Amino acid sequence: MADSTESEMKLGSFMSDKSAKIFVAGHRGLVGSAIVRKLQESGFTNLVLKTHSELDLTSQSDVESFFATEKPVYVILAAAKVGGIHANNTYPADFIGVNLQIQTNVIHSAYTHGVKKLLFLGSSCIYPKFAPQPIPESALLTGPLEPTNEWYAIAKIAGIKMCQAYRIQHQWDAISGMPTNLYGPNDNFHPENSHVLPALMRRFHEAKANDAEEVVVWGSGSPLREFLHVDDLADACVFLMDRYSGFEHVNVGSGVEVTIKELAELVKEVVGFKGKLVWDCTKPDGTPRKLMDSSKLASLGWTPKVSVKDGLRQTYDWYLENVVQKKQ
Ligand SMILES: NC(=O)C1=CN([C@@H]2O[C@H](COP(=O)(O)OP(=O)(O)OC[C@H]3O[C@@H](n4cnc5c(N)ncnc54)[C@H](OP(=O)(O)O)[C@@H]3O)[C@@H](O)[C@H]2O)C=CC1
Ligand SMILES: C[C@H]1O[C@H](OP(=O)(O)OP(=O)(O)OC[C@H]2O[C@@H](n3cnc4c(=O)[nH]c(N)nc43)[C@H](O)[C@@H]2O)[C@@H](O)[C@@H](O)C1=O
Repeated sequence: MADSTESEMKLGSFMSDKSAKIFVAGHRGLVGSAIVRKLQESGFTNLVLKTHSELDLTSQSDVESFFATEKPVYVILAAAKVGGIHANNTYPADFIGVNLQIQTNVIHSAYTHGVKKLLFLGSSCIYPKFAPQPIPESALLTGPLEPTNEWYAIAKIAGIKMCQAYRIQHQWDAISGMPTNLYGPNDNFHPENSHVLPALMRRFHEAKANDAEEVVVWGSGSPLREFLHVDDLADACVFLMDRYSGFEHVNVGSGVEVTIKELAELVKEVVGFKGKLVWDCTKPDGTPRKLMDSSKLASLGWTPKVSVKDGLRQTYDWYLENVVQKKQ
């Protein structure tokens, strides 16, 4: 059953029609903005983009009338309630509720209104806390989740399953990509609710600007995380839209992992902070390790290009130009 519709889907057709109407949901976020840049660079000319205030994707009736009016041909779903370990742990109702609403509304209306293909984005947190490393796609639903983000993970697992169910019942081409931890331009630099990389970049920058002697970093520093630059993810998303029509979700990682302590040292160096690090062990570590096995994507012919060092420098330059200078 699993891949029965795969052969019926026409691979390569996405890149061949640059005037097809594409709805990129969440186009002002980290991922959505990178996907828009990639599509524009690739020559796509007919993107439909709606801000959150123009179209609230949690509203079933608004999403339904949007699809009835616009009738996009392709959909890339990069709108979601997203945040780091603290936000996930503090607002579980939002992380499960908002994400279930957005994805259910968009997936169902996209199918109903004749969208040809949809890409749903999940996250590496869908896998069990103690999954085998590197984590293959087959580890899904084989063990208990990491408690700090299980609500978000359950919503993302439901999204994967919804795409699979519509494929089985309606032979509809809905695919899912599972990115690892991402970073890059347009990230969220909120001091508490963001992910570790933008949080540390901002904290080191502010400490340097204020001549502070130390910076507090959460947890023990021992967890391992895999980081992928968002431009690589955007490239992978376009690749999957064009080259993949399978039942199973696809991991999208860099294969490069560092401990949080190593990451903190790297960000400290890029920012140029000279003080010391202090570890706040009252904060959760989260999952100990989540390196994904991205060999399936590699076997399809895709590999990442941006090194962590280059990516960090580029992101810090972006932060200086677009966040720090705009505040002054
Ligand atoms: N960042 C990461 O490290 C990772 C992200 N991902 C996945 O990638 C996808 C995008 O994440 P990312 O770009 O980081 O998130 P961001 O928070 O940067 O962007 C999310 C976007 O969704 C929009 N959005 C949220 N709620 C609604 C709504 N109700 N109606 C309309 N738009 C809405 C936001 O608009 P507004 O800001 O105006 O609310 C924003 O533009 C998500 O599915 C996430 O799970 C997966 C793995 C890692
Ligand atoms: C992408 C992924 O992101 C989330 O999972 P996570 O990988 O645990 O995310 P994180 O980036 O917030 O933390 C990574 C590690 O870093 C440590 N850490 C140190 N100092 C700071 C700090 O200042 N902020 C944050 N956020 N973390 C810090 C922190 O204690 C942890 O050990 C999911 O909830 C879910 O959203 C998801 O799918």
